[in-house]
Amino acid sequence: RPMDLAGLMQCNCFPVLGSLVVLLLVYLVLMAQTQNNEPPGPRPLPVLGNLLLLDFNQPYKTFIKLSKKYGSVFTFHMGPNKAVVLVGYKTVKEALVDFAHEFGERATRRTAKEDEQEYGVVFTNGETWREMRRFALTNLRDFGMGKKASEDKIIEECGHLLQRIKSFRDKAFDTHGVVNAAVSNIICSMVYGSRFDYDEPEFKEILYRVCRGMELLGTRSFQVLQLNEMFPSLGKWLSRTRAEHRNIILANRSHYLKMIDQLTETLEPQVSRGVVDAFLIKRQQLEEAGQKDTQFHRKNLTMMVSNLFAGGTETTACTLRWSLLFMAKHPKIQDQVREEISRVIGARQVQVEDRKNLPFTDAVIHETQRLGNIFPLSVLHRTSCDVIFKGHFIKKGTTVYTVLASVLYDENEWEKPHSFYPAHFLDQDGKFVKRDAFMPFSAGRRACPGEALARMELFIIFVTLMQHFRFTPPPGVTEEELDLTPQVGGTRCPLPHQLCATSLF
Ligand code: HEM
Repeated sequence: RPMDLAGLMQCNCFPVLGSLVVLLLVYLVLMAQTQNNEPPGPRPLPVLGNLLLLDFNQPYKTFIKLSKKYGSVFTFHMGPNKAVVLVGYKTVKEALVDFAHEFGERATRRTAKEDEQEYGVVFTNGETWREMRRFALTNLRDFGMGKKASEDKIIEECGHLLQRIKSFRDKAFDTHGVVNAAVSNIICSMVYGSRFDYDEPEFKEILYRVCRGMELLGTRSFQVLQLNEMFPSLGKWLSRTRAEHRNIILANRSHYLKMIDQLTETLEPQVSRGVVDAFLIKRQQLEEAGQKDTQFHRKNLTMMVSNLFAGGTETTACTLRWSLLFMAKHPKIQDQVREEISRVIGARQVQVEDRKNLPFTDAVIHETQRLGNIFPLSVLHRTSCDVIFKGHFIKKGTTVYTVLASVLYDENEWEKPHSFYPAHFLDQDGKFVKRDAFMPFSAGRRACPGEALARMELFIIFVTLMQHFRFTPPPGVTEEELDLTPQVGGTRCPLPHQLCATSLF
């Protein structure tokens, strides 16, 4: 029966109709925005955008699939937020290197602002980022990155790691705790100038929190966090996950502040023990020179420590755990690695210089990083200005996904993209060959500043472990049964698993 306006309002249909009109308007605005030669992409739904297409557990897989239909540059609507996705070696490299300035900004989360994370290196842009990145690079170098000093620190930590693994007496153990502690200690000794005992409760707690924080960035909970990001008004329904994430950030911050305070109290400007001391000394110098309004303040220092700690722990540890899992899964390759090591260096302490004489081992480490693919979506970028890229118009401030997984698994670049195949990095004579599409550390102005350190750690720790132990599946599990399914998280780590390390001496 026809209804007049008064009737409509009385029957409570008005709010529903109003919402539908708003949704329709949002939809029309979204559609209008995809004109103007912007990258093509799947048609977005009102409000939800393209979320229904997304494999939340492994979004990079959705992106690679969509690129087959829409090309290597396409638009994807994360709910109401429009993003551009870059897929494949050639496109990602061109954007990061040839358009380094245009694609060089960091997209930050709304919650990052709320949590005061927009300091330090990872989540900053402009002057803060430039100063802090320069400082991080110089100081990681000064405290040993790429130099003998860090080699010594890594070797020292290897000694503790060997002892701990030996204490398991060939019994199955979870690789996570020990490997993370060892890698984290290397960062601690560079940042604070000292290491922790593996059993120290505070150290265990911070390691747990860094790991849990990463986990939250990928599990169902993060999907909740993402939704919170896209639809802030849902906040009150999503508060539990958000609260856990925030508590982790706050607890870590108070640990970093405590360490910073201890170092400040015992600071001797002539003897710099690590990155924190270098920061404090620089701040003192600037203050003495009358410069007050500088980037060398407490918030930047705390986030710098947090960035180096989180950036330097999960990533390298997760790669090392993949390497041990791949060795247990492929015992013949493990034998070949050990044969090369024992032929070339025997039982003596390995050094970075040995890398050039161990091409097969080097190829295995590279292949681990390629197939392990620990940062499938890298860290989010953002355009710094309007840009025409590969004939498409991309607006200033657009979030950009540089899908590193699509580079490391690019079917045009790799002979066997989805298998563990060290020959990707060897020529016919068994010599090591570099591959352009090997980009686990990304490229361009935002490329990982910890690359040299990470590569040194991976090499020395992996070779040392191969010299001392044979890694096998736990009793009752065959090599075929070893599960290579990744854990869902901010980094793509193996699922929790156990291995046996049989002592060779
Ligand atoms: C296997 C180990 C590692 C891998 C695969 C890795 C990978 C990456 C990737 C993909 C990015 C994002 C690059 C981009 O946005 O384009 C990044 C950024 C970063 N990494 Fe690493 N990383 C590793 C180890 C480390 C280590 C050991 C440190 C510190 C000591 C570190 C510190 C950082 C920092 C501070 C950034 C932010 C750079 C910026 O925004 O300018 N990473 N890393």
